[in-house]
Amino acid sequence: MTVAEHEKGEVEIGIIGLGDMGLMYAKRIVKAGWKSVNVCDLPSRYEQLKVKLKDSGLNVLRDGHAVSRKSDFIIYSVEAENIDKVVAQYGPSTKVGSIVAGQTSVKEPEIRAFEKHLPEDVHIVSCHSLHGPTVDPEGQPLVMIQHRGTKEKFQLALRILSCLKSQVVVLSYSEHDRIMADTQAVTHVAFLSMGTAWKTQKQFPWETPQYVGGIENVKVHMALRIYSNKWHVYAGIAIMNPAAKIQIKQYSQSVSDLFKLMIQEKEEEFTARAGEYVFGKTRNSSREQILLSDSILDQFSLSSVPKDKRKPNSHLSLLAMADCWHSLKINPYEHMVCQTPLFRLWLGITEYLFCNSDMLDEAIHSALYSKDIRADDMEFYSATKGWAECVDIGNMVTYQRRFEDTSKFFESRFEESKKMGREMIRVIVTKTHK
Ligand SMILES: NC(=O)C1=CN([C@@H]2O[C@H](COP(=O)(O)OP(=O)(O)OC[C@H]3O[C@@H](n4cnc5c(N)ncnc54)[C@H](OP(=O)(O)O)[C@@H]3O)[C@@H](O)[C@H]2O)C=CC1
Ligand SMILES: O=C(O)C(=O)Cc1ccc(O)cc1
Repeated sequence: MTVAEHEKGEVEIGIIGLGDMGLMYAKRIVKAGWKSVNVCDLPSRYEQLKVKLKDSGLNVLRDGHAVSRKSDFIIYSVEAENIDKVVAQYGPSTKVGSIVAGQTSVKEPEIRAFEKHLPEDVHIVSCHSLHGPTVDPEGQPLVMIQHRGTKEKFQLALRILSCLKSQVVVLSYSEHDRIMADTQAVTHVAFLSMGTAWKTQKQFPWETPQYVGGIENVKVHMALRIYSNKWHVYAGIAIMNPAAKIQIKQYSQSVSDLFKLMIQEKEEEFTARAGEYVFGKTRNSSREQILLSDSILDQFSLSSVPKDKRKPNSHLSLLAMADCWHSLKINPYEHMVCQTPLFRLWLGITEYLFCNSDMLDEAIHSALYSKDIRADDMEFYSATKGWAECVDIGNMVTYQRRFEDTSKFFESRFEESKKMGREMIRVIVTKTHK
């Protein structure tokens, strides 16, 4: 027996929270040959899970106490909102000398909960896979945080999670949260706002000539992808990460500033604000470009409107993104090591607009002079204000209400859009530069 095989037989792995991410991890760890993988969800789900997972190779236990007492590497994969409560409950049962990790998308509350509730004699090494449960983890970023613990324990955690074949990025928890605020949080607010604006207008974008083809397909599928997922993931990212509030506030301010210039038709000022910082001076530098292609993106359409019937779009959401990056002096390319699929697509379509001068001129012209698009932009402006305010106040229930309200409107197309969105992500990950 090799040393690696011996280790896989000896070390017990635990997962608390068997939702989408917890189950994806558990299955991959078992598949990689680790012999004891102890899992649980809420005690109320114990009987049902035992039946559902009887042939999975997973060791289903009643609760987090049972998992914590037996396991040498424990991952909490619960809602960010619940992390403090769950660690308070099961943390004191953690086995002496074991390693504790979390999968929540925001690390400050998670680390705070670990420091507060875990015994002194356990190690804290956390993780975060920067993709959803249906994306192949191979090659995707996996953030690893060696917070409190020896090098040996950190190496063990890395060996266990190497079964994901992800690209490991080692960060501190505060670096993680700052980068995630710059990448994920603001991206989600832009897509959420598009959804809210479409819903408010009772308009399916695929029936509208402004949202046909190319980069419009990214807007539609990624907005629907978010709305078809669980609200708590996005609420946690936006509300529980203090750095995210600053980003989101600025994004909403940029939308507001640009919208005011648009309705006043202040062409010179409006044009001057559009994108020099991110895509101008650095355009010829050696930074990696995403290089989306219109022909790739055209394949993914829900629309029956022919492309030659499309009308120009102002792309206020993208112009404002560049303006926001400029205002906060953020170079989004510096965060590419921590890209999520959505952030990659978001930066990709913003780059696409700013690096195609004809398209940019057309967008600026329609932003200033097309009355057709003005109603949409007005709703988009209101939607970003609403989302930014909701995040600033920090009320999870209001977030949930806003989210589910819009989600219902799009429900009938989730199935179809999800398939295309998944394929779109697969294609952009393999066909564009990495
Ligand atoms: N979905 C995604 O794309 C990603 C999510 N994440 C993060 O991973 C974490 C999990 O997300 P995800 O799997 O999507 O969400 P899910 O809602 O699918 O999973 C969370 C699970 O934790 C369970 N749970 C809650 N309290 C307890 C408890 N006391 N004991 C045991 N189980 C409990 C929940 O049970 P119940 O539902 O019955 O309440 C649920 O099954 C979140 O923090 C999220 O931010 C990270 C990367 C990507
Ligand atoms: O790509 C995105 O931004 C997603 O929406 C998927 C996602 C959600 C939560 C995470 O913590 C990481 C990735």
